[in-house]
Amino acid sequence: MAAAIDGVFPASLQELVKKSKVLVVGAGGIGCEVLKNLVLSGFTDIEIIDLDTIDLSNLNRQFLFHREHVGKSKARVARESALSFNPDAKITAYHDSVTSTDYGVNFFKKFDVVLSALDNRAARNHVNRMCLNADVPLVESGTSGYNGQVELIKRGLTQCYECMPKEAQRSFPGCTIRNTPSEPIHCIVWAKHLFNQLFGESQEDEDISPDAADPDAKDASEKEGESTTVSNEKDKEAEDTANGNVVRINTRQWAKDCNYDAGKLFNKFFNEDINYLLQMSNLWKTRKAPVPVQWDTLLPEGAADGEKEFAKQHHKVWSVEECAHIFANALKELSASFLKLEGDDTLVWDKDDRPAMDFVAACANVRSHIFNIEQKSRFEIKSMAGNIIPAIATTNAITAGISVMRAFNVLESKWEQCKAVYTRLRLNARNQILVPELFFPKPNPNCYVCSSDPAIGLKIDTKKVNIKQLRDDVLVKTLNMLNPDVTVESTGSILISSEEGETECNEDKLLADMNIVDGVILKCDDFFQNYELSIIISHFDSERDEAVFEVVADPKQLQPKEQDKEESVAAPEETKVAKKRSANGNEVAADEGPSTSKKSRPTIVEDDDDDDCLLIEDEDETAQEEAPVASDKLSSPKTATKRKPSTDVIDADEDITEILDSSDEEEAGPTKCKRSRLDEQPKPVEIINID
Ligand SMILES: Nc1ncnc2c1ncn2[C@@H]1O[C@H](COP(=O)(O)OP(=O)(O)OP(=O)(O)O)[C@@H](O)[C@H]1O
Ligand SMILES: [Zn+2]
Repeated sequence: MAAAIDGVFPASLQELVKKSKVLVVGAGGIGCEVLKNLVLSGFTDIEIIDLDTIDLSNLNRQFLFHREHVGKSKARVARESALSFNPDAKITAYHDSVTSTDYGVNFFKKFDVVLSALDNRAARNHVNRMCLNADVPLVESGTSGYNGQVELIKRGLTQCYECMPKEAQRSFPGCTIRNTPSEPIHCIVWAKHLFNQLFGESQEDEDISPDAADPDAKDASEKEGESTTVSNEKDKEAEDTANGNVVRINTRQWAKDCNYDAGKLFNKFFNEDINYLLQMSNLWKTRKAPVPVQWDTLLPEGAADGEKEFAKQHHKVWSVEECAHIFANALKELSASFLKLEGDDTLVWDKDDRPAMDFVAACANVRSHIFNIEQKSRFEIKSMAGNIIPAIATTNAITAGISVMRAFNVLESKWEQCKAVYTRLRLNARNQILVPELFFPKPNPNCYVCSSDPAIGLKIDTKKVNIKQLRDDVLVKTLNMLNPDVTVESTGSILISSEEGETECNEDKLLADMNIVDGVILKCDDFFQNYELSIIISHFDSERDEAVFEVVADPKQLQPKEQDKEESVAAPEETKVAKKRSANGNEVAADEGPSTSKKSRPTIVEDDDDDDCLLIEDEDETAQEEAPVASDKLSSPKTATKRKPSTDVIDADEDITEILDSSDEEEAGPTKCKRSRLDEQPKPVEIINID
């Protein structure tokens, strides 16, 4: 091993390497390379954690894994393979999520340095917080195609992973997805929602049925009178019934009751629902009306049975008949897997799961056909649905190499040499492919994670969001807390408790009804992450299909209203809050009360991974489409079941080449990242990625 060979490393570094304990988080494309490099450099005390199993599609770039390992734990197999380089090394493997409470601050404190090689924002945020708390230097790395990045995160010295706000996610209004798709991505998102409605963790805002409350469906005169119509409960009920809510709520049960009869389901989604949409005639005054399709005319009885050759042709655009056939077969497999699950367990959509991907590709294309939208091959749909930027083994290897060199610098406390490094495809004006940062960006004093008194502003529709949504959607999904306690700053009353059985009774109450209104400050405390955060509430009345909340990282951006400005001059902070609360509280009581209208958040293109592509404009590459950036929704291991990886033969789309030529790169169109400027130093810490 390098550390044992005199002359390779200075003696002092050799010693440091031998006695250091390091943690590798993630055993994917970068993680495998990092582990191999660590072992070959002479590290002998390594722990590695990864929650996933090896997929066939990993083999082209994750060289610690081979065909016989498919389906096995990545962390364990990586350990076994790495041990073959140095059987004397002590490597501990955890097949687990790093966000599990088994790996708390004390676990992190054991290490001299942590090397993170993750693929999603939620896990990165968590590791960032843990390392800040444990005061352990973190070498954070990511790649996206040909772009790579390695940066050091060290408490007090550098920016943390969450110091700078991340790029907003591209989202689509719910009405577009449900009623008026006009691009292939709209149909793909709809198909992923359909998968979740039938088999996955179904979200209320992922409804796939026609939405009769679409403002576009109303006449201008109706639109004017909208507010009175909505507040009229009777009308609302009628509207709910008319727009199919009753059926919608029971889609999963209905499908089960039908024994997942392919014809019945197909006709419901692609004929009856489309006919329903056609009745909303205003929608089609300026748009081309959809044309429903009928199962029997596409697939006469029995025609759906058996595997067909075209199902394996992933670069071909399937005909609508072929899609119907694939729909039927995928439905059969998915429903069989779903029925085997216990309790509330659900399937998790995974681009690498053949039937799950087949289902989405087929449904998306049938819907595209109906709406006269260009249909796509399964390969293209997989790329868009998974928001995949092809992983390049070489970029991973370079990035992992830099990561481990940064770990050396950390051990030697050579902080000045730990500036971020960016890997680029082409030489910049300084003839660099590896572009180092010129300086350490200073920690953001307003960072809601690493500043001394972290606070954020939260613009939220307090009349529509309930306490459960505040916890699940804002605190957990958006702010990546695990199990927060929340108190109201001015009164000290507990709004959300991490202890079971204490505050469940609050869950269905709207924020406004709990007097969580404009100006209220909430104190959140995530004990496990050792993370405290103040949230300053700013109420707004959300429009239909507008997001019902928005996190504003810098609270100064929240402009108080005119009347509040006067108060804030006159009164100290606490009085101001109390005054605003009572004023707004009364207003709410006298107002129309809790809204029952079903407003949902806009749909976000989602994927489990590869999602937090934060991009720097590249002036040299103008024609690139923006990637549909997705949320980093990690499925909960407790309630969601990842289907076993398929053991199919490697097909064309799994065979992502190690190095793509430029034409391949262009084809990656909608899933591509904009690259950073090649002729300049990169902007400080703007990309934070990905493999
Ligand atoms: N919370 C987590 N805890 C532990 N490991 C995680 C967590 N989240 C993601 N990972 C792991 O991080 C690794 C990232 O590696 P990589 O980006 O190469 O992903 P991949 O799933 O192997 O490949 P791809 O997404 O391209 O198919 C994955 O192995 C993934 O399982
Ligand atoms: Zn920070």
